[in-house]
Amino acid sequence: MTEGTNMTDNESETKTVAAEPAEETPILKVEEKHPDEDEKENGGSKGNIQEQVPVAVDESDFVHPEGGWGWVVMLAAMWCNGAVFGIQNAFGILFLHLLNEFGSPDDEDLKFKTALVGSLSMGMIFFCSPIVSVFTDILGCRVTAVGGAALGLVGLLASSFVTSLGPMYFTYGIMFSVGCSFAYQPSLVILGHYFKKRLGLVNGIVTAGSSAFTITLPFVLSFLLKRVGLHHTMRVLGIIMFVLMIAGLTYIPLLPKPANSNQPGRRCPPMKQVFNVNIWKSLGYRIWAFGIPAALYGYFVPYVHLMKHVEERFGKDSNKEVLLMCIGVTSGVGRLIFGRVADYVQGVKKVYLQVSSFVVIGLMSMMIPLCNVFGGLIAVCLLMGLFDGCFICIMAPIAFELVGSQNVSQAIGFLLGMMSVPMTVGPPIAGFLRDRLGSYDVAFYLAGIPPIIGGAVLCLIPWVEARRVQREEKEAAMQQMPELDTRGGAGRVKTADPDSVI
Ligand SMILES: N[C@@H](Cc1ccc(O)cc1)C(=O)O
Repeated sequence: MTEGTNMTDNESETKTVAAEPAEETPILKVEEKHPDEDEKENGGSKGNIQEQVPVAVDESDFVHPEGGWGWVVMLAAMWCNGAVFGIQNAFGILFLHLLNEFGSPDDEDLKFKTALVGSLSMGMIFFCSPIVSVFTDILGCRVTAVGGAALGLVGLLASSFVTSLGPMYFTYGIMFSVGCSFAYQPSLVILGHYFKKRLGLVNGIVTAGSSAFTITLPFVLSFLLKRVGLHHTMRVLGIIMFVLMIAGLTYIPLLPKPANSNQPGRRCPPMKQVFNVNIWKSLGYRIWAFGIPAALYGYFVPYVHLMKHVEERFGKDSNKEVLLMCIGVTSGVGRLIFGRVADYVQGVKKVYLQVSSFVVIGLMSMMIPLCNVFGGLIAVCLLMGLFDGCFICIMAPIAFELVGSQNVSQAIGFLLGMMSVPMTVGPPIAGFLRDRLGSYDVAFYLAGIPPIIGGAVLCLIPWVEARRVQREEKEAAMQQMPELDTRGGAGRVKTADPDSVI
């Protein structure tokens, strides 16, 4: 993720707040801390000191290896990113074969039902993400990742014996994807154990894994499906998951697990750690957490339906895999370019990059039915991929701006959970429209609308944040001039506070 990229950084920052007992690891120190100050920054308590709580040292005290075994971990995480999202992105190819093998021609809802297999699978990866964070905290990265990959492997193998759509919802739509979700998140967290200074670079390389798989897997899948059929192809995909299990074994942790998950008799972190209410205090975050999912109802539609649309428009033998390849290439390039560009865009104005991404993605989706020459579709996919890369790589930096580093992993975790709804709902609706209307045209036109609406909603964020900053500056100024209060001047300022209307 992709956005996980930066999430890694921030997850690790959050994790250093609480840690195992000091004697177990040399990178810990004991700090005097009030028990109620769990959520504050290290060393925040100066008054009533009631107990000694061991906390991990700041990241500045822990020297990240910045390489060594970390490079192996990086390659493993890259494989993970590629395996998980490469397979999802190439679902359009599987979709064609599911329609042929499991569908009966007189089923009126065939595309709706078949699309649901892929969208459920994509949605579950995001839906599980808040739960997986908790498991990663409790069990550690390695166990969670290897267990997840094993479940994903079993899900794929089970799918390879299935002969109708019904069981496929469970084996591919749930088992496989829940496994992927459990394998994926630790791969982001573990990078923060090995890298700090090079985390940007390492994240870039790791997320390129998804692009590399999206470029190659459609060709491999098409070849296999033609040669050995759907069932054996699923088993070959199982090899990718098996390698993913091995990859998970390389996640040797360096930073300690959060203290609360290690206290005797306590199996789960406290509720306030699981549901961090701080993130909701930011109006900007609330708008973001609503706007992004709203924008994504059409997001997964091309990944599922574009291949079928191309077959219908340009014939069965058209070189449709090239289109996914184009999305993969420019999405990779987009992540690199916009990752850099974002560093030059100040604060919350980064949201405008995401807004532009959504507008372009929406327009490109609407252009799909208008392309009567294949070259047009290639151009559409190149642009779509470029701005897909932008939207993804800018996610964590924006979360960081809106809620601060202490809350960022929760903020992203919750957002990913919310994203599961549009990811799951969009493609079956598009399938339903195709079933009823006989062509994909309306489905693609409609898929372009949510990103534009979502983008418009996001435009509120910089404005809301500017008012918040203004208000905070005024409050700070008032605190510095208490005498104004007694003369009533501050009162006037207060009533004129622009944020009082928000
Ligand atoms: N197509 C995206 C899928 C994705 C979307 C959003 C995410 O946060 C993560 C992944 C990719 O390949 O990376």
